[in-house]
Amino acid sequence: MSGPTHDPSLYRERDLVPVRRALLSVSDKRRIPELAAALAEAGAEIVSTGSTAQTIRDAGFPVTDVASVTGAREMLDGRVKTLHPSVHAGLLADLRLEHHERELADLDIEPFELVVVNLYPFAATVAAGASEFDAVEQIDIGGPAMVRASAKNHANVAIVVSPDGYDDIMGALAAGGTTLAQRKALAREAFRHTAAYDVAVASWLGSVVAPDQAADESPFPAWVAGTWTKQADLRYGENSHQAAALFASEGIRPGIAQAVQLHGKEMSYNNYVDADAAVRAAFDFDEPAVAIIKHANPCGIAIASPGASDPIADAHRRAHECDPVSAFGGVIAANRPVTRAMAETVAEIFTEVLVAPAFDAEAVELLTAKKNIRLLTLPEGFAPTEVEIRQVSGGLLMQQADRHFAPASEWTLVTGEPADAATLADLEFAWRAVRAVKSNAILLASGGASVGVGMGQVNRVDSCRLAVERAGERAAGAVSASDAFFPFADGLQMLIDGGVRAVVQPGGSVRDEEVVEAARAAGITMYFTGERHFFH
Ligand SMILES: NC(=O)c1ncn([C@@H]2O[C@H](COP(=O)(O)O)[C@@H](O)[C@H]2O)c1NC=O
Repeated sequence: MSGPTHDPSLYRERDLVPVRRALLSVSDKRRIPELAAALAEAGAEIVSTGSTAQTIRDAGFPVTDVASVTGAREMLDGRVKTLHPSVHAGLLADLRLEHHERELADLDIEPFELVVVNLYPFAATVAAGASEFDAVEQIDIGGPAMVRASAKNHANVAIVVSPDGYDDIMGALAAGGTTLAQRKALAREAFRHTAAYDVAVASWLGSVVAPDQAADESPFPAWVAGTWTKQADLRYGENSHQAAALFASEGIRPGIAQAVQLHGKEMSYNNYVDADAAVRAAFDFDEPAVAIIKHANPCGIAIASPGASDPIADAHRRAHECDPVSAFGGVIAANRPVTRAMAETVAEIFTEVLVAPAFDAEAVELLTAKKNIRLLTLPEGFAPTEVEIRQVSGGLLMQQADRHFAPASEWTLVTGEPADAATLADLEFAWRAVRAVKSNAILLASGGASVGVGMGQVNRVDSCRLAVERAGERAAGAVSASDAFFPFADGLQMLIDGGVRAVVQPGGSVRDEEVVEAARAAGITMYFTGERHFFH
């Protein structure tokens, strides 16, 4: 280990540190004049870089150019401006140590007590679609070096990395300086900030500039990282004895974690899980669609009937009709703005959460009268997840989300009459809807709405039984989708006995012949898709 050995007797106490000299170098110039005014008021000297110095000067406050501290002009298009011992010794000197103080004085270097730096907006530049050249130029080097140096030296220096921290620091200036506790908290924020910055740069390099392998070898990089910021402590987790919290990352597409709550009680852990499943199901459809979720499974899912006067209200009414008993206390997602007509029907049913891209004003007025419902609008830029991540003990599993969908035109008719257009549309609906259902999944549908769902069973026969039972009389004449092949004819036979007239399934069982024979004997239509939609 290099560096001094820790001899406590050499360290003088430093709690309150008055700010005599501050270094300001910011990309985001918001509130800089205000901060400069507070520093001038506190009698602190301000040292600053290029355009930050100009902003301070323009605001009428005295400022020392960093070049006059380093004795060197900005070099190489600004790649080197603060990277100099005269700056970094002033940031890193530990003035609790007498010999650091002496060395600094010998070198004629002044220490800094406050550093205000925010970095080149690398992530925003990349998100805006910048070229590789521009993105590289937005990788801040001098800024993170100052942030890290000051954060390491929090015993002596306060580091502020965001305009959000200016109020606190101005408060500290007015109070005569920063306390050790304040500087430690600022150092924690500073290292989090540079860590997130490095993750953004490293992730971009690994995915865009220099992927670890060709995309056809693996779409996943050899290294992944993320930084997650707590959005909320939740009341509890899945059960009341489990603590829980919601975290979000700036590095991924906005989703349910960024949804804005318009009304209702605090979202619970289970509400988030179900709202996510509901959104996943509803946004799988291009048509106006509604999914009603209970315990991560749809108890109703429907698209609007062609020509419906209020399509989203129609989709909701039909989704609800699938299983009104289970829909009690459900979590609903709509993939279109919620209209007054939809709100009217939702208001009649006890609903935990309703999430949608937007709400008509009249719908909000109507629903906010209900105390128990939570209303969420999806964030701007919301789009269904592309990559799914799941924790397993000791690691993570990652997979591309199940977005690929084989349309009816790619299916193979294996027995029965070719379906007419309406039946084919129903089969396509069922084939899409079934992938929102936990495996083993069987979904019966009629007219673009589920009428019976068998979900999450450990054998397919039970899923078939459940779906038919739930559909009741509606099973007769319905179509059905099975998320994976029928391993035996027994499950299919239950659908046939219930009156199902057409089935879509992946095929691929060693007993396909037996299964197709049962369908043939019953005179029903069966299509193979050639791909399955397991969902666990
Ligand atoms: N190269 C350096 O020595 C250096 N020192 C500070 N910066 C950054 O330059 C920006 C401020 O520059 P200006 O005051 O000229 O707008 C800040 O975002 C700061 O993080 C630098 N730029 C990039 O590395």
